[in-house]
Amino acid sequence: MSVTPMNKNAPLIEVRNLDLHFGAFHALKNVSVSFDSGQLIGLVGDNGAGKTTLIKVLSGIHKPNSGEVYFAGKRVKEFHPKLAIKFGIETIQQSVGLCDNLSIARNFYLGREPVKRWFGIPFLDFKKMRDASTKVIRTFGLRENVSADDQVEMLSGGERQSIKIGRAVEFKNRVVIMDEPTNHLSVREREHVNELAQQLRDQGLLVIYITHDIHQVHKLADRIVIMENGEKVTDVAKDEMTADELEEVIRCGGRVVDTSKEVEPS
Ligand SMILES: Nc1ncnc2c1ncn2[C@@H]1O[C@H](COP(=O)(O)OP(=O)(O)OP(=O)(O)O)[C@@H](O)[C@H]1O
Repeated sequence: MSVTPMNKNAPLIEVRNLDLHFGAFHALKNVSVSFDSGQLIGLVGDNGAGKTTLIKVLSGIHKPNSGEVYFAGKRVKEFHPKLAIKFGIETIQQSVGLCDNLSIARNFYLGREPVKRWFGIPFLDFKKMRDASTKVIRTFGLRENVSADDQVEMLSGGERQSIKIGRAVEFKNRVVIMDEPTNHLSVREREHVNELAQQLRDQGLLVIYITHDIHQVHKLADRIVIMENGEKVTDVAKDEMTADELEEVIRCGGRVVDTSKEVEPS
């Protein structure tokens, strides 16, 4: 479900001075960042940098201790997953989001099952579910012999990701957050998922792509945001820095190293 834009000139998502504590642990430190539609953002950083915590705030799972969050210019006051879904934010994670023992068609509409009425009595609209998911199976290049009635457990990792991405498109989401979407995928499947991420961006969605692999995301992204130890340490257009330079930033814990001043050992 999508929501009518509230302020067309405002960034699609903006956070200002976000702080979040888990008990004594300071997980997000004064994070400010904004994201626009039609961008593919690489959100990168080492383990524990705060990437997932940040997107959990945007998905309404964590409430920040202080700071402000705006969706299309409107301040978010309550943090609840339903609110994020209403705004059109879909998070795609490797390990969650699909029920193995249900068909592809049922998974496609999970939590949004269409209903038709016969003499006022509601029934699940299996035909609608089957037709829409068959379209996605074909559009997103799943194997020819896969059918909408097959259980999800028979799909490969890449095909599962395709179903989740197709769902995000079908339900007209505005934001797709992909958390390590290519972990454990084959080279070909990885390429396929990355192509889909770019297609979403080309259709005008905001794609936030979380990964450890700066080289992979540098090829796809328009912008790279690096987090380190709960802080945003770098926020650059892709063309401003090479993947090697950004890797160096991550290796040095967020400090930009001025290599021009390095002296050759004598
Ligand atoms: N619910 C929680 N309770 C306590 N600490 C948490 C909780 N969630 C995350 N943390 C801590 O917050 C820090 C940031 O975690 P987060 O998952 O955001 O990192 P990340 O950048 O996504 O790392 P990774 O790439 O390893 O997933 C970590 O030190 C983590 O242990």
